Amino acid sequence: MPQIIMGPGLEKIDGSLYKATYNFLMKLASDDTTPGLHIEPINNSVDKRARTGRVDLSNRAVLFKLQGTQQDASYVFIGTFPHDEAISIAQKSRVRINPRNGVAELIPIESPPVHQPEETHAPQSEQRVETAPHPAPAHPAEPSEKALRTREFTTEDLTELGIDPAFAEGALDITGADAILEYAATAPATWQGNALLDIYTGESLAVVRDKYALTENPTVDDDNDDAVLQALRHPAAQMEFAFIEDNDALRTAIENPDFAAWRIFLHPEQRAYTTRNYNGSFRLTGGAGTGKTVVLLHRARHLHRQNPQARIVLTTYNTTLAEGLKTQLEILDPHLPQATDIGQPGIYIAGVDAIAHRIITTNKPTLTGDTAPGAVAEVLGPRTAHITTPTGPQAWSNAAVHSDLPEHLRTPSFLSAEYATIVLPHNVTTRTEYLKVRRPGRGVALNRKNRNAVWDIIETYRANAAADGTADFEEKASIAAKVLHLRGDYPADHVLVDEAQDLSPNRFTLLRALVAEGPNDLFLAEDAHQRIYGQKIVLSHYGINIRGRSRRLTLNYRTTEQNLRYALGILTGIDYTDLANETENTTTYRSARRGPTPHIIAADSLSDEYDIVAKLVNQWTQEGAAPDSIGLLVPTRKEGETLPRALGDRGVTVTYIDRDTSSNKNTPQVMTMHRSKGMEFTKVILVGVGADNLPRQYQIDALPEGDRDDALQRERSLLYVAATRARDELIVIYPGKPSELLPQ
Ligand SMILES: Nc1ncnc2c1ncn2[C@@H]1O[C@H](COP(=O)(O)OP(=O)(O)OP(=O)(O)O)[C@@H](O)[C@H]1O
Repeated sequence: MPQIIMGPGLEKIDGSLYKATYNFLMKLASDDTTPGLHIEPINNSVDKRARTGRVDLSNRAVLFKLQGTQQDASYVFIGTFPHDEAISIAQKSRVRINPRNGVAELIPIESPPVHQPEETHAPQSEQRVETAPHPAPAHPAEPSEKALRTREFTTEDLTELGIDPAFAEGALDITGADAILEYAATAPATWQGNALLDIYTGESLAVVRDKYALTENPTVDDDNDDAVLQALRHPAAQMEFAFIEDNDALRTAIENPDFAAWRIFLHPEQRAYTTRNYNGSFRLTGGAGTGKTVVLLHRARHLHRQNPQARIVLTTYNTTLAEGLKTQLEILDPHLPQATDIGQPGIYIAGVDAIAHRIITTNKPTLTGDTAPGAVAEVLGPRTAHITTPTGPQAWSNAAVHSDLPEHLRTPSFLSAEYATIVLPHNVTTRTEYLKVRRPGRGVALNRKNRNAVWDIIETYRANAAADGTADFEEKASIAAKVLHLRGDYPADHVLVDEAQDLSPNRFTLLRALVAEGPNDLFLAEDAHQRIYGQKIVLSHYGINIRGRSRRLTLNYRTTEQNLRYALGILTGIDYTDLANETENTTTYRSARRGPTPHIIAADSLSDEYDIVAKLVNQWTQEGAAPDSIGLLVPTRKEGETLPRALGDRGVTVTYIDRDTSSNKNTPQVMTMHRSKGMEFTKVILVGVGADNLPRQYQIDALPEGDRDDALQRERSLLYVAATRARDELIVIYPGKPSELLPQ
């Protein structure tokens, strides 16, 4: 059957032509000799492969036919246009192989007329005489940014990579993020615009060559269809050409090109991390919105296709996020089998705690042990194996009631962190062991007396839980890992993890226990800047070795450059360390989209704040924004519950989303900043970001001195997470004084 290859410019198809275009391509994909398709060559075309096809009475598809040595032809589809325009485009376009790097590109032989500023004197292109020079848009420069020429880049530097000479020359004198973005959007090929932005943001030429897998001295045979087909599969070409696999993919690609883009047009780096084999565990870092989740989904599918019997686990911090992964995997490929239980072939998706629960409830005999102690006793010391009921939220306070531990250490947050990061990971079950255990990474030192007092509390905590037949989530993760260890088998072949920065040591111990050490065992996606739960940890302490197998994504697909800069401002000047204990930096983070500058609004009072929010939401919906594409994010649950009432009084209906309410598709969504993790909205208002609300000082003050800096950093990260949920428009509003965490 003929192969359809989607080309660049799909978003330009007129919505009224989606259906006819889809029908046309579906017929073409099943049989290109079907009567009525009218696949015709074009007179006077620069590329003899150019064709048009009949979409309806007055509109034609523009195609390039590549026959090669295959039995069936491949068709590169460029778009649907009114008859005469289609003929003209087909006459003046060419699919060729870039002679410098082997990447297939669609070349317009005559660019549309462009305004040329007087000072731009782009030389004639050597390689591609047909391309018109690109003008540098006149935008005010940002003083901190320097033009490439000032940084001693030459046209030759760029053309050696394969960038079009005229486009390269036009780029050298541009200054300012806005101007370079606008210019990059005019690139003759998607990869060229992106590579230019990378270079402008500070990546070296060598890194860019590597990122886009640009071949040096490729063998180029433009006339050979097989060679062109191969060049269309080059990772850089696949940023704008997609080989369509089935009718579902065809339909979404046409009807919803923006929505479908992540399914079919991967960045070459994303593609590499999707398909590459690794000798052991691998870690992918990257800022919010760089497509880490997208890579995990594609990789899960790739691993499944390589071996349909493989037991693949795709997991994340909690059930809400796991549900999101399930939905997205189904969008990526509705035919992929989602396994219903861990240990079965296919892709099993669940939160880490749900996985622990599942292992515990399906391995009851291993919990108690037969002749030797069972998993529960190994982790908690001798006790009953009734552990499925969760321990209540007051348990630490209750256990500490009679303790003489100093008050600042007698807090649930200190005690639970000590338990989760020291006691459980080291399998401590006796006082003697606890008095000897090392406590690296804990902010608060403990003398012997206090250690003894902490252990007294832990003993009481454990005794109470044993009496009640309960266990907490940390204990369950640890016990589930022990169950697997005692059974001596591994229920997974590959484990893919999202939001890894938020996982605790015990959860990593469980993940390590799911899969044997070996090729492609663990694949972790993390962003240290988005750690909003738990403590800083170092992976190597939990048997996960990623040395030399760690890479970073830097291109933000979600948010505009303006929003990104604002969000990064929240992190400025603060040091973050990642799971490899290395400093995370943001210097080469960038976005390829532009939009309005975030708007920061100081309201006079709470009531004024609600008035403004109501007005904004009204205005957006009247302008046609889909109600559920608007997110109102608040620092606390209490504010989340209050906001719908306050806005309701002002005639605006919104829904507060939490664990118990599923999202209402017809209203704007209110949720806590914590809940917004992993989500995105077209328009976002951060509501109530005042000095009294963020950071949540009452929580920080309740901690021992040594833990406060980290808690403040998590509050900062929370604001960063919230600000990076906005695709297009970001508003920040507060009553009275602004939060100290907002960028100055
Ligand atoms: N290659 C791509 N083409 C188009 N859109 C993409 C691409 N990759 C990612 N996106 C889009 O960018 C957005 C962010 O992607 P994703 O959620 O995977 O990022 P992330 O790094 O996991 O973000 P976060 O850390 O904030 O959760 C999504 O809307 C996704 O569809």
